[in-house]
Amino acid sequence: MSLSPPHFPRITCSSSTFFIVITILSVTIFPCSAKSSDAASATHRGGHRQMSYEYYSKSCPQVEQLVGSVTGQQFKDAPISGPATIRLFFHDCFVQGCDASILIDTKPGNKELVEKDAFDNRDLRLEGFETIDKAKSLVESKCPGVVSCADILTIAARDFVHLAGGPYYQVKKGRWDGRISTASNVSGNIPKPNSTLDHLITLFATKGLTIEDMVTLSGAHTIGFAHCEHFLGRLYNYSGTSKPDPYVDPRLLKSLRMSCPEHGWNPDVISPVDVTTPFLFDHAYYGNLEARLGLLASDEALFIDQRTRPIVLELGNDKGKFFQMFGAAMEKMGSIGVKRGRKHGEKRKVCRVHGGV
Ligand code: HEM
Ligand SMILES: [Ca+2]
Ligand SMILES: [Ca+2]
Repeated sequence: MSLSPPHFPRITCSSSTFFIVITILSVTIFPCSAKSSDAASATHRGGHRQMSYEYYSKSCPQVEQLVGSVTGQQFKDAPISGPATIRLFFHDCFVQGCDASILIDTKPGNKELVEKDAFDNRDLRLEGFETIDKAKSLVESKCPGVVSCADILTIAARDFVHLAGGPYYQVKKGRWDGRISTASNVSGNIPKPNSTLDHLITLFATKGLTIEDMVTLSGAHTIGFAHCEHFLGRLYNYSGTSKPDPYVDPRLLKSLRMSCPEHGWNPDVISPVDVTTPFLFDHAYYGNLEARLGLLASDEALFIDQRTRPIVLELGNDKGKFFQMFGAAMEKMGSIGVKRGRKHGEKRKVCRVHGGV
């Protein structure tokens, strides 16, 4: 693989926030984009039913087409909505289950912070939230009070996986939205890029996910971007050694150090997590790990550790297998802590605000 030297595109936007995207293989400039700082009482037929593929077949048979029209348009207008929404789905499911708790806005005048305000959610992009707002409002206009935000998020994440070139898998529906969203519930539930593999394995296990699921789901890092702060330690002072992480390819190290200088790095600079094909949902992510081209320590750790290396090698060699396993793992993640029925949940009118059914 040939790596060209990095360039330093800089764009100034009319808005105060801007992104610089630097890949080591090509230079991509992102259009200006804001950074995230972040039902009616129609009786749902069979409100307590188990989740199923046909859940809305009578109450809103066109729900997937409706969401699909929004995700398709978003993908054209702002492709970053793809990784943004997939990550949003993950961060939702890992805190209080897949119940759209991540979508709730703080009430004006209310001091208590909601999930999206938590430190570990600071990098969730606005585009993910906006996609769900648009999809929900279209769905509400056709099937008022029927479809949960949690189901819309699940469908949208699947759509974006497929739109970016990944597998199309069916999703079960029937989640209700959560009645609770507090920042204090987030801590400890969202993995960190410098978490040890032991910690990651334990955390995923508490969500009912196996080591295989974890490695497979990490394959979502085949698209999307990360800010310098998440990998800076690897570039200059790995585990307090004052040296770079030996598991960073020297060419990648050089490139990343230029994008993210040790002192005075720009908090808006982002780098692709999959350094080879950041816009394509493929299995290149796993091959990169083998070549020491993983961006986050938590990515590279999957190759370094003997418990996960065989899975990385297998998925890196077999795109079909990765696609099949990814769909299955997303379904599994999508059933974490699901709430059913109005005793435990709600169907919101607007995904950012509690209340509805
Ligand atoms: C295994 C533990 C994981 C860790 C430690 C981790 C950590 C991170 C970090 C630090 C970022 C960069 C955020 C930023 O700087 O803006 C990121 C991005 C991303 N993560 Fe993960 N992640 C993990 C698992 C997952 C899973 C399971 C999924 C989904 C199935 C996922 C989907 C994504 C996506 C799509 C992005 C790109 C977001 C964007 O470009 O806006 N991650 N992750
Ligand atoms: Ca949640
Ligand atoms: Ca890729």
